[in-house]
Amino acid sequence: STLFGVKGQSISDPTEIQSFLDNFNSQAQAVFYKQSEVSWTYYTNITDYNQKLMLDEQLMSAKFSQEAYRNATRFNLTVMTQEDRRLFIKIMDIGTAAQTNETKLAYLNKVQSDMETIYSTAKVTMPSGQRLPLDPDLTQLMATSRNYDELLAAWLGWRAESGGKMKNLYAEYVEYNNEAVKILGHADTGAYWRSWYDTPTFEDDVRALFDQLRPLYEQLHAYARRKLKQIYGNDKFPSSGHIPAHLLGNMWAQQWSSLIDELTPYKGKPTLDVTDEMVRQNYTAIRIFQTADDFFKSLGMIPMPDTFWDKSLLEKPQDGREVVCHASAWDFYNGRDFRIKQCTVITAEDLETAHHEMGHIEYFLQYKDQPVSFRDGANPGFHEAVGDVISLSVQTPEHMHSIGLIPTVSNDTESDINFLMSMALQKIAFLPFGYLIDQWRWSVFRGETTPEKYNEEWWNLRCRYQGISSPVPLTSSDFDPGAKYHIPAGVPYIRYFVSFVIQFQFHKALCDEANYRGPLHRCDIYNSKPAGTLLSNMLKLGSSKPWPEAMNLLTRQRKMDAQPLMDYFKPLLEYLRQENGNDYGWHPICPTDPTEIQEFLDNYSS
Ligand SMILES: C[C@H](N[C@H](C(=O)O)[C@@H]1CCCN1C(=O)[C@@H](N)CC(=O)O)C(=O)N1CCC[C@H]1C(=O)O
Ligand SMILES: [Zn+2]
Repeated sequence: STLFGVKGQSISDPTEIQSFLDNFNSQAQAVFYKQSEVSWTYYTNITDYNQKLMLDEQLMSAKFSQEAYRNATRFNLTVMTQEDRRLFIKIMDIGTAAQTNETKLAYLNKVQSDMETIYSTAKVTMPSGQRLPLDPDLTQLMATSRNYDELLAAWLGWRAESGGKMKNLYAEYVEYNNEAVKILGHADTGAYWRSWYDTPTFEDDVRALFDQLRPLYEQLHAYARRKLKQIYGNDKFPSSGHIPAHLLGNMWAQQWSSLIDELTPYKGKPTLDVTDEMVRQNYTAIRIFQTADDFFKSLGMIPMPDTFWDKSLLEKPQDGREVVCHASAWDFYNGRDFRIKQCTVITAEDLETAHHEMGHIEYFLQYKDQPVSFRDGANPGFHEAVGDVISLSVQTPEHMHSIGLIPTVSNDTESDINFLMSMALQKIAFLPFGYLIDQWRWSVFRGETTPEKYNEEWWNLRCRYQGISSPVPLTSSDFDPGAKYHIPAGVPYIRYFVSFVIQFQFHKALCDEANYRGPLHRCDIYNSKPAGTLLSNMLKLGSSKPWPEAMNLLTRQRKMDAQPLMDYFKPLLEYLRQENGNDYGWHPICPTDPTEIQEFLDNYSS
């Protein structure tokens, strides 16, 4: 059987159109609710039995989507209202569920789930003999150890136990995923994912944004490299200018906040890392989420409902259950049930993650009365930006002081630079990482990067854009992309790069609405009802309007624009330029043998 079936007559009758949409909406809520519940059961208790229940449900849900697609194609879209046409187009955007060959679809879903299970249950046997999971142990080790060899053992072990175990599975996932989306007419999976931005120049737009922001990153990279050389010794650093990938305080070197104490420009000021104070005040996971909830309430936005507090999983279970610890936010599509799953630890980083996840829940709540097909972000980047925008206010020294997590607020120039540095380690460090993941995946889905080149191309991008290199020679059996959750989980990533740009546009717009007058990086919109109303009005749209309209409603202009981010960090860029002088940059090619690097050195130092 094929998806398209017989081409029915094209229905134009408005009553029939409306009853189809009403029917779909109520059926879809029931089907998606069931799928969410069964998935939740698996994600919070990884067993073969629960995986089978989830995979069976995914096939049921796919059949529902195929049926909805077939029925939707019988309608004449040209006579509809713009809104109804938009709904039909989204109802027909069924993704891999277009695969009507049940054996192939079942296999694709199984491979995807098996890769995510490998990632979520992987453990590393350390030299001490201890077997450590990523959450919380290896994450904590990468953040706190300053021992080169210990960090290397954790980093090597994690790659081997995660990515190293799924290389062949990934190649099959790519093949089956591409075959499924081609049925809908997409060129490949990357083209399908980019179609959600509904912007023909999207790839060029994000490249232009990345090129605009590279100088900021280059300066931060040079500064961090110099400080890390003082800690680990120059001999640990390749003369190509790259930073070894395991020294940045994070398993993927994607954010460097754990290095704040070593990288703070002006010592002797109160620390900006609130982790110790949170522990001293006996913060609990619940209190972390109440702090986030309190901020949304202060803006007059929608508080977390009772079901959220009853049904979320906010700490790693201690009963021996295996869970997917990677934090996530869940919409159960019944307008009442919304949950977060997070193996929360008491750190500044998890306070930030809690705001990120709660931002998703707030978006779910704001658009819960939209038709199901409009219960999405204006584009995926919008969904990633909501929590982070709130967190930009929360992390200001003023706000951290007001909630008792830092003793004093000193806003002399030096303290200001220290604060901007702490924010840059979170936001600027991330930019090349947020950009390169889907550069790699898009090239894989296009067939430009074949399985034997997976790992080499991954490191080409890491060396070129992130300026970090592997501390050990690469082998073609490695599959380092698999060491990052979103690759085995099949979750697109460019959304985070988009978010890290637009969240500063949103922050500026909300600070203006709150009548804040000072420098953007010290703005705290806490308690501003006007800011809360403006944000809510944009969130309520869901995906019912093209994202430029949502952008316009909030920021009074229609584009992604890196200027607010550049303005936010302007004082820091000046400081870094002074500090670094000519000592910045790296060879775009990964370090290999010394000779090749020597010629770079000759040119580079001249
Ligand atoms: C920690 C965070 N977990 C994701 C997120 O919250 O986006 C989870 C897992 C994948 C999707 N997801 C969801 O919750 C979705 N259901 C949200 C939605 O509904 O769209 C995450 O992965 N982050 C945060 C910063 C950068 C990135 C990282 O850690 O690399
Ligand atoms: Zn997110």
